[in-house]
Amino acid sequence: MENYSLLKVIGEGSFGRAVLVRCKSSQEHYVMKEVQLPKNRPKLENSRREAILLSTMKHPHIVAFREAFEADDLLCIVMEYCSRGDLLRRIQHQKNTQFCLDNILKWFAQMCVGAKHIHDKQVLHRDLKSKNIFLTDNGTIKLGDFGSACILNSSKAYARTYVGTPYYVAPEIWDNRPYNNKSDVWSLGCVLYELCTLRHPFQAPSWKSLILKVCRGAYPPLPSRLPYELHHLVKQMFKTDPRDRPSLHTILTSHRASRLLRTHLPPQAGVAEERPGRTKRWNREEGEKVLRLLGDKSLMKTETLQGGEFPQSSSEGGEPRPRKRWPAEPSDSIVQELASRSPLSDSLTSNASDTSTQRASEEPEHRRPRRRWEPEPPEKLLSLLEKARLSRAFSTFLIKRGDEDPLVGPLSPPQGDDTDGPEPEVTADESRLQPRSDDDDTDFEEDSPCDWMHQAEKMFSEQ
Ligand SMILES: Nc1ncnc2c1ncn2[C@@H]1O[C@H](COP(=O)(O)OP(=O)(O)OP(=O)(O)O)[C@@H](O)[C@H]1O
Repeated sequence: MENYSLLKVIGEGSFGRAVLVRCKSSQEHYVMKEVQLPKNRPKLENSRREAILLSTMKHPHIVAFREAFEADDLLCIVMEYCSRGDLLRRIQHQKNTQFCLDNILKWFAQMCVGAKHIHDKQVLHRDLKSKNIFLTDNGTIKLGDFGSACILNSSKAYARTYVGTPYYVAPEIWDNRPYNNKSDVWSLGCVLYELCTLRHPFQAPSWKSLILKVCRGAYPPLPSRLPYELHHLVKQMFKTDPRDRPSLHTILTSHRASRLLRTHLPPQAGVAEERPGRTKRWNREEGEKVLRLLGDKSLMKTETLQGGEFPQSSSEGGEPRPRKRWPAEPSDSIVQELASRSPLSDSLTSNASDTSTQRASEEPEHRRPRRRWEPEPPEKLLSLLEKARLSRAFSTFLIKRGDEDPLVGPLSPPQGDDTDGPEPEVTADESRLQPRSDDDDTDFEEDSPCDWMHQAEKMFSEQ
């Protein structure tokens, strides 16, 4: 703490305050987030682990972590200061002037690359919204506040994060299904929509109709001046079944909008066009890991072959050369070894081995009983919401419920300005009635989903 001078408090989030500080030695500005440390030991340990996880997320489009330390009962996380503030403020600043297409594409492409980096590490952001996306001095996008819900590790805060900013919550969450990588995609779809229209995609006068709109994937169409690819992308990102939503990898490499997005990324962003037919490639590191594993286990038998069998191999000096051959039967050890571990997950998650709340299980996919999503309909939640006095339960800086009742979010239209348009204008997700596509692209989901339905019930009963 003594290494920094406190300049000013820049905001107060649900987890604590954010302070602009100056490093005494370098004179650089940083943001220091102060989070109240939980009293109980396991939660405390978890908070520390999450801080370590944050430190591993180094990427040009993720707010850089500088250091974390504990002072009194606070966990202080020092991070890069994004001087142009958050994207929500930037959107609000536009008033009614739409962003130009280049800006929309550039910013959205950058946030996808940042979020993909997190997903590549098998970590979910879980709270993507324009308020958590920042702009630097030179107009670069940075994803921030990642993991904050887990740092606090308070189930009440979890519920508040999801419920308190419901504009970005994917339908599966309202439907009591696990959070997965496509839930982050949904939230990014909301941010993209906001960039395109300066409005929330799902806006309603009551909680019930808001949730229904989300669960139906019903949103007012984008302005017709925007290219077809963007319309298509938004439609796909708002597919109500997460399995039908494209992953960030797909969005950046093989979606109809990919080309458009890639032209707005610098070549060093490392997003290459996908070659058709080769969607699930191992990268070099993964391949080497498998080879090492196979080598370590001496899975191949070495035997000497007769010279005539492989004439080309014996040409250097005439001596038969030992060649490695697979045994006729697959070796027991390879079968056991491959069955007992997932070579891929090791390399992907080694940096954050303790982050059980955010990471997919290391069990190999084929052995892990895939959790079946409960077919529980959102009715349970809806009746809960109907009974609850929601205005107080959900009072956060984002959700203000005025005296006259309508839900007012930061990008809600002024009262009387029903920019949502009449019902027929609303695009609903018709494809939910069609046969589903396969869910190869839904790579992972949270291990221990927060039972936030239970949390919501508890919150209401505490009112
Ligand atoms: N790295 C940063 N650079 C610049 N401003 C930041 C940075 N991180 C946070 N802020 C600003 O600090 C304020 C508080 O942020 P914080 O993340 O603590 O809470 P929040 O996002 O407002 O709320 P919540 O965390 O409950 O969603 C916000 O106005 C945010 O824009």
